Amino acid sequence: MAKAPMRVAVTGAAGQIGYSLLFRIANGDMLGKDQPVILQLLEIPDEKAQKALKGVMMEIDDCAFPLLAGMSAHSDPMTAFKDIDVALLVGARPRGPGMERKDLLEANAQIFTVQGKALDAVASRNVKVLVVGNPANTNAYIAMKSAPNLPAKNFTAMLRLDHNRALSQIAAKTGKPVASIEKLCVWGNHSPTMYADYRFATIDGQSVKDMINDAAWNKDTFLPTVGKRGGAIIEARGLSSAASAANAAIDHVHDWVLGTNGKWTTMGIPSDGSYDIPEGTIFGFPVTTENGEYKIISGLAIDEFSRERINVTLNELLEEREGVKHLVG
Ligand SMILES: NC(=O)c1ccc[n+]([C@@H]2O[C@H](COP(=O)([O-])OP(=O)(O)OC[C@H]3O[C@@H](n4cnc5c(N)ncnc54)[C@H](O)[C@@H]3O)[C@@H](O)[C@H]2O)c1
Ligand SMILES: O=C(O)C[C@H](O)C(=O)O
Repeated sequence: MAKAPMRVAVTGAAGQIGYSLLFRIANGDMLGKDQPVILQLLEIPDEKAQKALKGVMMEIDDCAFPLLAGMSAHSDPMTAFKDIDVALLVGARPRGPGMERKDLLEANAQIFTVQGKALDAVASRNVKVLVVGNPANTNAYIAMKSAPNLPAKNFTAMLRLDHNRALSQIAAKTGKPVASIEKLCVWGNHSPTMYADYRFATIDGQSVKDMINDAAWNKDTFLPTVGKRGGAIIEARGLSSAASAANAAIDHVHDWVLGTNGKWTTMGIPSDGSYDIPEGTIFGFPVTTENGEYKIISGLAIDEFSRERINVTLNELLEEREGVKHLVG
């Protein structure tokens, strides 16, 4: 029997990331090749944005996706989020050259109080929320706090792009395929302070740390390359990453819904107090997923260097949280 369609809301649907994301969702890349979807697309109530959204929807129509069971355009989150199973909160201002992600805090924070409240009011009680719009961790925190009637665990932030960037750097360094790398993770904030950690990673059962055996490369090349990759792309393209961000969003939700079969991935999730990260902080953790639930990998040894790095990214998040205190009550 055919599966019932899942309702997926995407905000900022006429933006750069939206343009790389919607077609792949409708093609079954995110929820599975046997899972029909209904797209509920939100853009700002602005004539130009709504017109651009209509244009994107015309193109989606023209793909005649067999899994697309419906599609609607919205300018109000209260209708866009009605009964949704998945929310991809992309719509927010991106940073330009010379800006840091926290510079976006003021500009974007308000969006996530409004959208958190709308999710609280009208989304499925099991809605899975992924915040992509920057600063993603703090925006996810704001949305979570603005939706007190939804389980906090439903709110996540995207660190998968950082995870994928780290995978690709390690593949290049070791000369091994990306698919052979396991047990990699990225701790903390989606910002240059994030801590990409390959101490536990393996390739064909062998320790990646031993294979690389170069602490200076880790500190001086790997961590800055992964941490500053978003900025490097803005510098090169004049625009922030879009197709790779959309790809990471697809990976994140795919794995959350369909499971990782015991493999590690990274998700920004509300801390349960693990690794001394204060409860409720939206933090990148190593997780596995099964039956639509994620689980933090527990019991990992945190050495002095790692604790320092984790504290730096945690402190930045706590500062960001302080900056939006007035919005979350
Ligand atoms: N977490 C990550 O890894 C990651 C990666 C790349 C980009 N981003 C972030 O994703 C966001 C979107 O990037 P983009 O390149 O698609 O930007 P963009 O400017 O091309 O598109 C953003 C779209 O969002 C819309 N929008 C703004 N406010 C909205 C609201 N309240 N409701 C609905 N739609 C709204 C805008 O009209 C625009 O069409 C940015 O904040 C960017 O920094 C995050
Ligand atoms: O860095 C940015 O501002 C965009 C995005 O978060 C990225 O990591 O590419």
